[in-house]
Amino acid sequence: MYNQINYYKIPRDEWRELYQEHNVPLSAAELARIRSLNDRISLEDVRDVYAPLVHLLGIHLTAQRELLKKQASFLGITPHRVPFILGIAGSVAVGKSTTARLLQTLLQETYPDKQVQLITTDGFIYPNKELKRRNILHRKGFPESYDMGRLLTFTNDIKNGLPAKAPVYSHKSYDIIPDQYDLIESPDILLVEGINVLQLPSNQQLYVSDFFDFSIYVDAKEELIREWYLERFNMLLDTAFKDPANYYYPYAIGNRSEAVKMARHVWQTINRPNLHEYILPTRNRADLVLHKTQNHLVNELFLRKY
Ligand SMILES: Nc1ncnc2c1ncn2[C@@H]1O[C@H](COP(=O)(O)OP(=O)(O)OP(=O)(O)O)[C@@H](O)[C@H]1O
Ligand SMILES: CC(C)(CO)[C@@H](O)C(=O)NCCC(=O)O
Repeated sequence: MYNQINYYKIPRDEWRELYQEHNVPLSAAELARIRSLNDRISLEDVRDVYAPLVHLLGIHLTAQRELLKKQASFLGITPHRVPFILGIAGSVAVGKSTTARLLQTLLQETYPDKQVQLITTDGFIYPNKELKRRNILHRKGFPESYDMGRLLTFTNDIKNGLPAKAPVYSHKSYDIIPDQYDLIESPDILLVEGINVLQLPSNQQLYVSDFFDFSIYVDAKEELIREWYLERFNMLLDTAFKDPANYYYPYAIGNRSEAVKMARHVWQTINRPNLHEYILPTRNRADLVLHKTQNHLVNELFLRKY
């Protein structure tokens, strides 16, 4: 598949056995919350893949706190509370936001006393007006379409315990929502999800991932991701026809096969090249690669050895 020297390749069957308590049944309320994220999420995946993953994240969380405590004691200072940041990368439509929301729910259930928050880097894409001004509207999602300086400042502020505002992107309006922000205020755990979280921003000295305590790359064969992209496009059209303000409204009320043809073209000319040129090359930087097959089922995991 790719150079695995740095990774343990762990088939799903082995992975589920690594955490002996995987049979612990989730409560009805937990299941209902998970179902509400996406009614097609496989609960087997939750038990076999995500429960052990939350356990592994718990190990990293404890290790991070121990290290900070020991370093503070070395310096003779009181340890600061430093948020644990988890990055989630992967292609457009591979399922990053679904994975991130699922992990947020599971981490919150596991650590009820901790504040677990989530942002997506979609909010750091320049508004369409600015993309047009720069003549890069057709490059949405490519590195130059993000205000990476702003994303770095945001992550730096969070790590330093300062409140920070994340702008919000809407798939429905296909644009940044003006004057709307997610306020992130001293979380214990912050999940940062986006196609670009493992990229080195141009004109910057820092990776956003320098602030991460753990990172996950959600992976799948391109043909499957394209299918998921087109499925999501059809779902967007199914809801868009009721709302003339929706970006997809004209496509929703028009000829469906023409609309799907357009989506295929967008995949072929924008999201596919972005995947090959800028997203896939960051896979080797992740601490864990979550590999999915048909129906989003996870079949293999690659865990970084060191
Ligand atoms: N585990 C899963 N089970 C079932 N369906 C899923 C799962 N993960 C994602 N999907 C579906 O796949 C499609 C893409 O998922 P999602 O929107 O989470 O992707 P994404 O990587 O966040 O995309 P983008 O970068 O464009 O925001 C959606 O239609 C979503 O409902
Ligand atoms: C917002 C991003 C870049 C990432 O989520 C993506 O969903 C997107 O809009 N890509 C641009 C091409 C398109 O799919 O319309």
